Amino acid sequence: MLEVSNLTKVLPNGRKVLDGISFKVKKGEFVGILGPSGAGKSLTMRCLNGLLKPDSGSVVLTDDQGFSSDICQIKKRELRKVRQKIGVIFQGYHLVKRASVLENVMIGRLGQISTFRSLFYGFTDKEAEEAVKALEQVKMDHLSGTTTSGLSGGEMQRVAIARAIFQSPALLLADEPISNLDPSNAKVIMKLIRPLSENIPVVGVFHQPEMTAKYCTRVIAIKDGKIIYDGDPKLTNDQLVEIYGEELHQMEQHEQPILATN
Ligand SMILES: Nc1ncnc2c1ncn2[C@@H]1O[C@H](COP(=O)(O)OP(=O)(O)OP(=O)(O)O)[C@@H](O)[C@H]1O
Repeated sequence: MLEVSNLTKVLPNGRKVLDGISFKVKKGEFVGILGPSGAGKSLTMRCLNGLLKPDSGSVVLTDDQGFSSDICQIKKRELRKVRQKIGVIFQGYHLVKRASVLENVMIGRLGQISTFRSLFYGFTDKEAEEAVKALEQVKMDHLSGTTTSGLSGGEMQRVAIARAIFQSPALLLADEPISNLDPSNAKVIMKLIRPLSENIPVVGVFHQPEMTAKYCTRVIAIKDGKIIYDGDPKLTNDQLVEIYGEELHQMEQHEQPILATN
């Protein structure tokens, strides 16, 4: 369970960029965060994985094994441990280009093994098998020995998802995971992410309301640092206009149709 309470962040110039952000995400939920440019989506995500300390508020992560931690309160050393429980998929994939697909997956657990073992990618046969299974899950096992530099964007994101699966996280964060992909690859990635939420909470930032409507179980919209919508992923035209305002028309020109035509 992820419990975000009253996150507040004020810039030195006095502007409140996060203003009382609160929500809970349970296992079984795939929450898509939407909002116009500069709304506070990335700042919220950075608070969720401990990269940004809010001025006030808490981010409590608990798992089925009894682990519980407020990410906003802990010291750096503990934060490093807690972040091993948080899988992250990025817009830019964050893969090691010269390493093989399989090695990239194994990197997901480097923080969990001793420094000595990690120096030599010292994984056991069982761990290697698990990494291959993660690649099978995203249909990338046939490329496990190749370097990632020649892969397409969709393939790189599939490897990044396998890395997160292998990490066995208690929470998965997806930071604009489909922003660099064409619609058909974006669908593949959403279809791979969605079932992961059966075991852990999944939270992602998206710019594609048509995708969150189809694949997320819930949508949260942030505007001016506040949550202005939290509920059904299928948004009405009026709701989209309220969330995006002027920006909606720019999005319409670049993305698939968002507003219903009837
Ligand atoms: N380090 C910073 N210094 C000053 N202002 C910042 C800083 N980081 C973020 N902001 C401001 O805070 C607001 C929220 O930023 P954030 O990156 O969360 O927006 P966003 O919703 O992710 O937007 P986008 O969709 O364009 O990425 C923006 O107005 C941004 O300019």
